[in-house]
Amino acid sequence: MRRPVIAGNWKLNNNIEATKEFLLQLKDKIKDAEVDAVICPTYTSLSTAIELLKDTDVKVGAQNMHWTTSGAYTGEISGEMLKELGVEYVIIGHSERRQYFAETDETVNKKVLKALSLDLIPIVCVGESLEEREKGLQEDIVTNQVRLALEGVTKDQISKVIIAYEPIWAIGTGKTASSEQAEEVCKWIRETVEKLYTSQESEAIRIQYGGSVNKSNVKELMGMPNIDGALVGGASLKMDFVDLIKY
Ligand SMILES: O=C(CO)COP(=O)(O)O
Repeated sequence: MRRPVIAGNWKLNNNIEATKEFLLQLKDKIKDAEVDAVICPTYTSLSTAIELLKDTDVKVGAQNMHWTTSGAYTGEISGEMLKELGVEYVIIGHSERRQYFAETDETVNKKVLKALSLDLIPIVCVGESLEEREKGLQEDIVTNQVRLALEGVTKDQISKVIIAYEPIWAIGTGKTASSEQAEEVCKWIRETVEKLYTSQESEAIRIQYGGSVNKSNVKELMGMPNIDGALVGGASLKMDFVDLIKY
């Protein structure tokens, strides 16, 4: 049985003060969650989040990292620096990073390999644009992104990876993929993992859906056989996140 993983991607929201206020409230409401719950705040709020959540089951993730340890990379943060803080998860290749910050399948792959080498759990984001879906290209686009992201990931490492299917047209738009649409792509992702490894690895890997997940659609999405969690943007900024964790 795969344990569901619900992660909140706060994107560029919540300063330290707002992080404190939110997590102090959240903390009391999330005891005995039956899922792995993760909050991914901005870099500047990571320490605050780790400190506040240290006696809870909620883990903390970063939203990005660089693939080298140190060097002349102005503005970047390394995986080692995240580890030093106590971060356990890291989102890699979010579509907003691919779109606005020139993230490519190649840099995604480098980051995934680096995260795994440090024992950080990578949440690898894949997903097609509206234009690509309208042309019926979603299977090719997504399976290709998965293949490239996992290049060089060993059989022993693959079960630590989480893949998040986030169709770009469903992010922040209020337009969720139907649970059938989400399931179809998550199934293709699992089949791709099976082709790259074996059925044992594909059965073990956790695949999330992301894109306008909220408390009214989470249960149905999570009921689909190949969906093992959610990567949540907007709804993770509200106390509704508690309902998502306890769907
Ligand atoms: O991008 C997302 C999570 O990474 C999804 O964002 P929304 O839940 O706001 O659509």
